[in-house]
Amino acid sequence: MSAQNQIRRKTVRDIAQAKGATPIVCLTAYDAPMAKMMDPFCDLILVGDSVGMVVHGLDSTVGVSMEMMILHGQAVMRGSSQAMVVVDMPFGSYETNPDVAFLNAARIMKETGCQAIKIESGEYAAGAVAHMVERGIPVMAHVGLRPQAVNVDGGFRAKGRSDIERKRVMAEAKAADEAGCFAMVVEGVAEDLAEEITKAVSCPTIGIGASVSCDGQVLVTHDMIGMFDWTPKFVRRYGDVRGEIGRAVEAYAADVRGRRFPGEEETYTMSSNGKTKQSRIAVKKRGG
Ligand SMILES: Nc1nc(=O)c2c([nH]1)NC[C@@H]1CN(c3ccc(C(=O)N[C@@H](CCC(=O)O)C(=O)O)cc3)CN21
Ligand SMILES: CC(C)C(=O)C(=O)O
Ligand SMILES: [Mg+2]
Repeated sequence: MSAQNQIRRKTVRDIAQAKGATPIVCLTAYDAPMAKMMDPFCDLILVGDSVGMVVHGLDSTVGVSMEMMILHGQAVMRGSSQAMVVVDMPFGSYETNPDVAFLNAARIMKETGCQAIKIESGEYAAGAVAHMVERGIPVMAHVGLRPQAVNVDGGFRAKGRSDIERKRVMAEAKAADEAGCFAMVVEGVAEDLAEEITKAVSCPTIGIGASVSCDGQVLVTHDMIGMFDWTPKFVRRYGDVRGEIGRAVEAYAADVRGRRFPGEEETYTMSSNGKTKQSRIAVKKRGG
């Protein structure tokens, strides 16, 4: 097998080449079975630190740890096979200086096998982006609304509603692009700013609440399948998984309380030849 063939997943090159050509499809995943279901349809799977909110019940992503990101990253890698997998670096793991960022990013890559990491990149982070890319770590940037800055902003607030803010977001985007990020998430900005950024940078922009003008889209999967109770305005619901789970659990509870579950077909019984009823059914189905 040639070295080329060993790279079976989509790579940074596939993502980069999509700019201005084909919209990039990205969603979040946090566990193996979800990753497996999503993998055939996604170019890129993001193990987002949103896991802290949608899976662990935190109010924000600030409390997410390296250990959480690594465990979820490992699970997503096991469940996926063709999408590129990117893991979010948690708050506090990359901001101190480029060396700390590199060490933590390298740990995430070694322990999960993911192909790249993502950091919420204020203009200050350009040094860390360049430092990591030069040393072999592909970096996805994340500009605009940066959820890890929720305590500075006083909430999750869309960006670019004032002139100063627009300039700041554009500066963040250009700094990360020039530092060598292979793609960037643009979150929570108005369409004209998203369009300006997409035109100004050489890497693909992947929008969330950032209009159709970006080179790709990402959503938190739990939001778009209807599995999370609170969702921002930019989410479109493609499913009602919460309703589905609620209906299933309600029906199960009613069956248990009414002694309708388990039924005969879900019960093991000892037969005269020592075989269970279940195993006889299994043999019959196999044509034995
Ligand atoms: N489940 C989930 N989905 C997400 O999309 C998501 C997370 N979690 N966690 C991290 C961030 C936070 N996100 C959000 C959340 C809310 C708004 C929002 O509704 N902003 C309003 C104002 C809200 C306010 O004033 O409090 C806005 O108009 O900017 C935007 C992005 C996106 N990210
Ligand atoms: C929604 C995306 C961009 C994210 O950063 C996350 O899920 O944590
Ligand atoms: Mg994130």
